[in-house]
Amino acid sequence: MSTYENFDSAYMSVLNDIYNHADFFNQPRGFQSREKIAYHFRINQPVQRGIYNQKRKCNIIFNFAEVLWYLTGNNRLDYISYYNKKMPDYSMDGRILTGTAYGSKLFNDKGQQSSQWQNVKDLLIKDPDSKRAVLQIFDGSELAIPNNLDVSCTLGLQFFIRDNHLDMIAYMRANDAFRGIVSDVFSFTFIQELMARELHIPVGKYYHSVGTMHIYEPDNLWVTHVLETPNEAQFKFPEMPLENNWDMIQELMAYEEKLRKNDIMMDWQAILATHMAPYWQQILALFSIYQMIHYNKKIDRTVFDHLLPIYQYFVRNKWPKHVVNLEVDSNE
Ligand SMILES: O=c1ccn([C@H]2C[C@H](O)[C@@H](COP(=O)(O)O)O2)c(=O)[nH]1
Repeated sequence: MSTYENFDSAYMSVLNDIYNHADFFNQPRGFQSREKIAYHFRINQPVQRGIYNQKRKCNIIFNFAEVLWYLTGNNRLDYISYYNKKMPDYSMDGRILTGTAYGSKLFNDKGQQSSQWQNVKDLLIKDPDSKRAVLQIFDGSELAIPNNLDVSCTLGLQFFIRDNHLDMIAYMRANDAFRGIVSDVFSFTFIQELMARELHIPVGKYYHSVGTMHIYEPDNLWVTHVLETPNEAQFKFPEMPLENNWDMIQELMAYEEKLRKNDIMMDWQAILATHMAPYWQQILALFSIYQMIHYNKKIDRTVFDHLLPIYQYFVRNKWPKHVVNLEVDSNE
């Protein structure tokens, strides 16, 4: 199996493999694409989930927003469409997402006694060698819905405690090797890291196992630009605190909602005054910056200056005009 140290090198290699060595050219649901089937790789350091290619311009704020959306068990479109305006295309009723809203399947107890997350965690505590620790996502009934716009691409996530490390396998029926993979591997490795924290064991290896790995034809030109661009930036992705993170996640998401609804603004002092660890304060700072971008306000320099260099890089690379304005203003 192809093995990579981090997601950045995996992404570039997989993209090149699918783009230049596709086995099939076809049109599933009418969308022209190229693909390989039965595609698998391993990442040795799953916490290193950043994609730094300058031309790819990854939206790290969407990536955090999406995985936190999962963790809160939420399936509401208004939350996620604030971070990505394409999301309404996948909603059947304009109100919720069904297939893509993995969180409501994993972290919401839905009237049962406990969520899938809790069940898997309890199982691993009781039987660390278990081969049953599966979070199930795809549901056969999704195919019975006529013209379903949003069928889960992920079948499930399986955890293994082996050599006292937490390994995880993500199984996907289909994965877009240019777009979807960026947010999926980000979210899944984040979920892996969170489970490792809950179990108080180190993060192990991440395995990505996909039925069809493909690239859509309209993305071809952009893909070639990304493949031609050498990766110059490299950062170490921050690690989640070793303590129990759930209270801080809840606090973060309470602020997130107020920022998204434009009910509050937060400068660096306000962010520092929260009770969260610096790791979560950094994500709150990213949400605060996104609010300024979304509502067309000037980015608060105190917030930008206190971001870790890795997050400054992502914001500058994705929204250069907003950051240029900030730098011009600061020189006045
Ligand atoms: O988490 C996700 C959700 C969707 N997709 C991509 C895979 C497919 O290209 C497309 C879904 O289209 P169908 O396979 O349902 O036709 O979205 C992903 O890569 N990851």
